[in-house]
Amino acid sequence: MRLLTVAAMRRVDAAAIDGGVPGLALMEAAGAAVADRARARLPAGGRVVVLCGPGNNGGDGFVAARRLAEAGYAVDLFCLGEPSKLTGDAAHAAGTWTGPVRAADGAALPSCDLVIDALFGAGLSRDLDGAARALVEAVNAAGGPVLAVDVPSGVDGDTGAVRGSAIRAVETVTFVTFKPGHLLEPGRSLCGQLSLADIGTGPAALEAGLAACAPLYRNGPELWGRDFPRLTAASHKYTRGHALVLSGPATKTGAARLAARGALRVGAGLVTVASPAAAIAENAAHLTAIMLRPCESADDLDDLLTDERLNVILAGPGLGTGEPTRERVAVAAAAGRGLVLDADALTSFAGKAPLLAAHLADGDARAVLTPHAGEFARLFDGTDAMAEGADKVTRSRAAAALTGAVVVFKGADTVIAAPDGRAAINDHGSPYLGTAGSGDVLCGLIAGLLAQGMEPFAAAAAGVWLHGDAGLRHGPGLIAEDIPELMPAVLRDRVESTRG
Ligand SMILES: NC(=O)C1=CN([C@@H]2O[C@H](COP(=O)(O)OP(=O)(O)OC[C@H]3O[C@@H](n4cnc5c(N)ncnc54)[C@H](O)[C@@H]3O)[C@@H](O)[C@H]2O)[C@@H](O)CC1
Ligand SMILES: [K+]
Repeated sequence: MRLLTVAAMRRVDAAAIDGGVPGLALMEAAGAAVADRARARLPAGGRVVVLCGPGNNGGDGFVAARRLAEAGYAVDLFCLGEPSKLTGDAAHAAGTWTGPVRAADGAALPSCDLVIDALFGAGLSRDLDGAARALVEAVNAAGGPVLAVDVPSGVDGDTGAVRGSAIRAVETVTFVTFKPGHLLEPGRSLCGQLSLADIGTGPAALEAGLAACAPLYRNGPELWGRDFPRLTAASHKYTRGHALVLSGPATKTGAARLAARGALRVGAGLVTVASPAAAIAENAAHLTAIMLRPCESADDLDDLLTDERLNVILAGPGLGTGEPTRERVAVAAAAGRGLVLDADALTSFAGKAPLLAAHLADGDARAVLTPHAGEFARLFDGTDAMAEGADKVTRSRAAAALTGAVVVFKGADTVIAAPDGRAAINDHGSPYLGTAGSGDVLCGLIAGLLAQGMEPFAAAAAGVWLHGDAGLRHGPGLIAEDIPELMPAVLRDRVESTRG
């Protein structure tokens, strides 16, 4: 699913109105969708408090309030600011509300079954303060369920950032498509369940919105399913790619093995772990289908790469930081194969992002970098490309443009960005994935997909999603070793069944 920025969503609304759909009809449809979701959460005849703000988000609230009152619910409506100052469609919607309008400024809210938050949506233009902030904090302190209209008030629709203070909702109803702030943290967590309503803007208006912003997607099989490796009767292990995983020394081999198992389980035909000779026995004690080769240095790696069938190199987990790792990365990048760099391979270039970029450009590698927040900051903060205070999507895109690699900026809201500006936000995952070695498996999954010929952006997005799916289906007690073992079920249920 494509996501639209706040500005692009305005473009959709404007194009729909230009195309003959009255703005009031859009507001009526938006308010009706909110009322429907409220009814799903309310007991029959239940009590609802509707909080309306000074713009069209408030207008949606007035429509929802009217519809709920008509349906027999007890509705208390509070308006932030003077109702007489409402303009346009919002003023019209307020005019159709026949119940009392109470002042929200400083009011004690009655107890209720549900609060509808229609204070601020796409028009949030500054941090909440004064009466607005006090109201938001009072609603959160009361702790009852809140249904947010468009976005939880105080959440920035483009970045997911909290502007001063923000509503914590159990559900957010939004319109047409999601915005980045619905999927980026902390916005994602504050939204609660996400619901999407069609308000009749139509396909032409949507096209106008899509043309008004760079391609940004919610990560899912519809983004990469068509590119997912497909076996034919003629497939064999050499057509399914051969991934080479660089292992650390004898005391640091586990991370490479986790990555290697991820690559094999996701379908790579062959996987080899290359380690210092002293670590081979350790690796051999734990691996069976995965092959082992000695590799002490960048020169050894160069020799290994004379085997043209090694089409992907994965470097970083457990490798150690410093010059020897930088040399191996240089050799791996120059080989012009698929390349996944994680952990120590990234930290070895802390403050040296241009050097890494030069290596990657050297071999025109099909490269994917998988930093977590700390690795990302060490690598990219302070570079000219990184605007201070920018959101995660902007930062990821800048890092991808700088390095020419696909960047997987990991976290609860992992962002995948390509050098050509495509980006995706992943919200298909679980906090149980935050466990030792989980990231090693992720980069192995990506390497295994690259080995099978997926292009780097698709391989990265698919790897992140499959990893997330494993986390969702296992839950408590998940350890990194479980993730590769879950792949057969994940692939069968989620990929094979969805692509027909
Ligand atoms: N035709 C459209 O544009 C449609 C818009 N819809 C709704 O309209 C919303 C956008 O409406 P608006 O553009 O009027 O914007 P909002 O209703 O989100 O808010 C704008 C108002 O809030 C004030 N404001 C902004 N930040 C503030 C802050 N921190 N503290 C105090 N006041 C602040 C602004 O001065 C302005 O008066 C959407 O989120 C959606 O809910 C829907 O009705 C569907 C159709
Ligand atoms: K809102």
